[in-house]
Formats: sequence, structure tokens, C-alpha cells
Amino acid sequence: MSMFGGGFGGFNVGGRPTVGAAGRKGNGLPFAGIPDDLREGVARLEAREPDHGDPRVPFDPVHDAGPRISMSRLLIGRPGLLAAASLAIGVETLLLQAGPYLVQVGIDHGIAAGNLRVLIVATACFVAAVLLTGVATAVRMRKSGLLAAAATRDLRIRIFAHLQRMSLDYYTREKAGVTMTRMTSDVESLQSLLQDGFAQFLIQGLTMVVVTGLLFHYNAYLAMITLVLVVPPLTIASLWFRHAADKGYNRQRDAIATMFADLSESLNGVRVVIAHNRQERNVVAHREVVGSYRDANDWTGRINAIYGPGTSVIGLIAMAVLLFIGGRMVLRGDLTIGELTAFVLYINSFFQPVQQLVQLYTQYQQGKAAIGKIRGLLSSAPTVVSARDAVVLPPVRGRIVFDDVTFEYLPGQPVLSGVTLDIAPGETVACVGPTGAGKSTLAKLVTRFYDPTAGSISIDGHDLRSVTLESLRTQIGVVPQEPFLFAGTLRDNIAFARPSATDDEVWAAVDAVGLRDLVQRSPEGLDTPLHERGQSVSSGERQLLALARAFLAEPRVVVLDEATSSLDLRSELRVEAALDALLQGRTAILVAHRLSTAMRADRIIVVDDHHIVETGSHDELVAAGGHYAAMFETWAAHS
Ligand SMILES: Nc1ncnc2c1ncn2[C@@H]1O[C@H](COP(=O)(O)OP(=O)(O)OP(=O)(O)O)[C@@H](O)[C@H]1O
Repeated sequence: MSMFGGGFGGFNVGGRPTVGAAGRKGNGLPFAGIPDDLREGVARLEAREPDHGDPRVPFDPVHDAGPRISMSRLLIGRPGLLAAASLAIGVETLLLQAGPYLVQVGIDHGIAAGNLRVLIVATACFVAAVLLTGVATAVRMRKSGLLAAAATRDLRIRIFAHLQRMSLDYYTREKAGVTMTRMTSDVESLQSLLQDGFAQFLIQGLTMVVVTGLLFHYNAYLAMITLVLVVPPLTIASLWFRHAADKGYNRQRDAIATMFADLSESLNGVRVVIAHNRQERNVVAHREVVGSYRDANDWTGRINAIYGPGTSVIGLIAMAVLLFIGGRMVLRGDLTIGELTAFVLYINSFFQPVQQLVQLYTQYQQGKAAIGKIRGLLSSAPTVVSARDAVVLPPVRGRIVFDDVTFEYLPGQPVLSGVTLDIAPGETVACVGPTGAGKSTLAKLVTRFYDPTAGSISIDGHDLRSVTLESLRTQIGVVPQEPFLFAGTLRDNIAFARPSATDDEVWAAVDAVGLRDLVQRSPEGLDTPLHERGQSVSSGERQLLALARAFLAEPRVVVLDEATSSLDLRSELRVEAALDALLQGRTAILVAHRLSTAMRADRIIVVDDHHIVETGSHDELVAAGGHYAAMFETWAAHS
């Protein structure tokens, strides 16, 4: 098991980029070093640079190796911060309850006894208690804020690492928006719970204990009446609320996830939406989704609206009853006015926590629902993983063998069945056939995006399942049907599989696919930023960039799913020339949508009805007069 930092060489994820040896030699600068008069300024700047520390996320490519997520684990993850925050909470709570006691002392021993000195001391103590409370609150907020930020940062990285680990089928199954919700709204609701929720929970709970003690200290009889009047109705109301809130908050989290999913789909598909005039319908559909979210909120709002004021009324009635009973005790001389005042003030401090705890319970429910969802995500395992005893695939020559391979996306519905194929090192095999025949699926099996349901695929005699995924994928270059470009520079995109590539190597790849023009035309050359998903380049250029990316990765085997979008003749010729350069000396599997591409291959296989129905060179297949010959005839007649 390797830590993130170790796995990525010189870069410590979440921390500062580590400085290379050359950089260190020159006092942090590669060339002349830092002049003495600037050194102090640089030291100051460096000191101010945020240090993100060690994210403490163990990375395992197979499982999420971290401990099971739970509220208590998140809290005790940073014991120092927790201890400091707890201490501040204790001080804050006790100081907050000093007020009514000092009022009682001021009234009974100051005002009623006519002693100004006592009144002044009581007032001064009151002010001091307020100031100290302020300090304790500040310390508590700072420490719990740090605790929450650290815990949620670790959690975010852990979820992200898990998403990197998941196989393709997960992303086909799960909506991107739902996954985004786990990373955003769910983690945020946990953050607010850790930052403020738990501290308040402790403060209010502790306050109730302290105040109960004080009520008994002032008058046990009155305290007993308070408990008898208040505890039974509060318990019944709280049990009801707990049950109702559990249901409500789970519903709310699901509704948020659905809303995000709808939003992200609309944003990703915005071009199609505009082109097909779907805006109005989409608004209607989104209104439905937002409507269910509103309903979920409405439900939780309604139960809060019953519970909150309900407990208030119980508290205030109890206060009125106690004012009457306590007042009679004062009249009889069993209680001083100061004691009654303090008692009534403390009753208020007894109910306020109940009110607060209601709000906190709401927050706790949200956090608990979020933890459940995150735990569900983290416990889902990738379906395609390196076996425990997997070996590193040595450099291959590139012989690929399909041995009686059957594959089903859905149980009982084979997409490929009994496929047997032997591809020689350096051979280019084009895969043709009708739409939906299973050509792309065949290509995905070679890159181990999926594992065969039955049979096996091997490369140079190694079953794909017996070698590590990393070593397999470094030797297989994939050019997908819809090349994806990332927001970043041209260089970042071309050197995606090998970020350490030198400028010369990047330029060699650019030249190999004939993109020098584009790079030279771009305002900042290789450093020109591309827009998200490469929207700022044409689709032909996107394909060429994807080919350059594969070229630079120098794989032994190339799997290329040809883009279906038609290009103008000039672009098509450029793509074909780039393809020739890429395939030179490599084993290649081409999913060919254009017969002109298929014709250039050493061998063509025709996939239809889950099987390879024909195989041979272009001339052989045309001469055989089968499926391929018919396809070729139709194609020739239309071109
Ligand atoms: N993730 C999936 N889950 C379920 N079925 C799938 C999935 N991906 C593809 N299929 C189905 O498998 C079959 C083969 O799909 P595949 O993409 O391999 O076809 P293809 O021959 O490459 O088609 P095209 O020429 O249109 O690209 C299709 O019927 C498709 O609907």
C-alpha cells in the first residue's frame, strides 16, 4: 500500500510541490540563486505560503483502505484539537451560568441588604465572566473549525481517491450529479456539524446538567416540580420528532442528489438542448425535480414547526406555573426574591438548550444521512481490479489472443459470444460491423475496462487478469471515439499520459500527427490554454490531439475507436496520415466506422450477431462475397 505522496514521485498531494535537487542547490532558484537583500523577503513569503500538510489518506488501488466512516471517528481523528475544543466548551458553559447566580447575589446581598460593595463586586464579576466567555467561545470556534476543516479535507480526498479507483461500469450506472452531491452537499453538511453542531450539542447538553444541579441547589421542591412538568411531554415530543426527522432527512439528501444529477446533465448536454429546442421542456422537468426537493424540505420544515414551538409552549407554561408557586414561597418567606429571580432565569437556561438541541438534532440527522450515503459510496468496490497476486507485465511484443470470449453487460444478454482471435505482434486489425454489434465492447475488453464473462484474453501469453492494471495500461494506448480534452494547456493535454515528457518529445508527437500549424497559430504555442472539454478546437483537431497523446505515450498496443463524426476530406487525410504514424510498428485494434480506414488494416474482422462472422484481408473478404463484400459494395456505391 503506498501513500499518495509516494505514488506520485516528486509531488506530495495536498502539500507543497517538492523542490527538485537543482532548485535546492541555488537557494530555491535554478540559476543565480537569491540575492542576499531579497532573501529575507522570500523567507517571509515562504512562511506565509499555506502548508496543506499530510492528507493522511492511504491509497489502495483495490479497496478503500481507510477506517469505516463514522461521526465519532471523524471527531477523534484530531485528538489535540478535540481536547482543546472540549476544554473551551467546559469553561464557556460554566461561565455562561455564572450570570443568574451573580444576579441573585447582587439582589439578595447587595440591593436587599443595602451593601453597595457587594453590588459592585457582583457587577464586576458579571463583566469579567462575559469577557472570559468571549475568549472561551473564540478558542472553541477556532479549534472546532480546524477540526472540521481537517476531517472534511481528508474525507474529500478519500472520496476522490475512491472515485479514481472505480471501474467504468460504476460511471455508466451512477449519474455524475449524484456523485457530485456526495463530494459537495453531503460533505458540507458534515462539515457544519463538526464545526459547530457537536460543540453546540455539548454546550447545550452540559448546560442542561449544570442548570439542573443549580435548580436543585436553589430549591429541590421547585426543581422537582419543574422536572415533573417538563420531562414527560418533552420526551414524548422528542421521540416523535426523532422518528419523523429520520425519514425526512434521508428523503432530503436523495432529492438534492437528483437535483444535482439533473443540473449536471443539462449543463453537459447544453449544446444538444439548445439545438433541439429542449429548453422549455427541460425547465419543466427541472421544476419537477426541484419540486420534490421542495417537498422534502417542506416536510422537514413542517415537523420542525411543530416540535420547536411545541417545546417552547411546554417550557413557558412550566415557567408560569413556577412563577406562581415560587412567588407564594417568597410571600411565605421560604425563598428570597433573589433566589426566585435566579430560579426563573435558570429555568430559561434550562429550556433554551432544549430548543437548541432540536435544531442540532436536525443538523445531526442531515449529517447522519450524509455519512450513510458516503459510506455506501466508499464501500462499493471496483469490479475490475488487479488480482492480489498480479505480476507486473514485462515489456510486450504485442500478441493479443482472445480465447473463446463471451461478454455480457447485463446477465443473460451476451454482447459477444465465443469470440476467438489471434493478433500477431505489429499487426493492425480493423473491426467492422453494424451499429451495436459489439465492436467497441471488444476494444474495451482489451484495455480491461471490463473483464470477459467467460473465456480469457491474453497479451504475449499473460492473461490480462494476471497482470497489474497499471503495467497493462502503460503498454496499451487508447484513443476513444470521443476524445476528451481537459481544461489546461495544449501541452498538458498532449503529455497527459506522460507529464514528464520533454518539449522535444511533445513537439515530435505534434509533428507526427501534423498539428504544428495549430500549435504555431495558437497565441501561446504549447502553453495555450484549451477550454473545458476542448470546446475551443475543431473536432478534427480534437482527434489529432488524441492521436498525439497516444503517440507520446509510446504504447506497444494501440486500441482505437474511430470517431464517427465525418470530417472534411483534408482533415480526414490528416487524421489518416496521423494514424499511419501512430500505428507504425505497433499492434493495433481499430474499431473502424469508415471502410477507408478498414482497408488500410492488415486484417479485417466482421463482428455481427455477437460473433466474428468473417476475417481476412480486404481483398480476400471482397472476393469471398459475404457481409464485408456487401458493406463494401454499398459504401463504394455512395462514395
Ligand atoms: N454499459 C452498457 N450496458 C449495457 N449495454 C451496453 C453497454 N454498453 C454497450 N451496450 C450494448 O452492447 C451492444 C454493443 O455495444 P458496442 O458499443 O460495443 O457496439 P458497437 O459495435 O461499437 O457500435 P457502434 O458502431 O455504434 O459504435 C449494444 O447493443 C449496446 O447497446
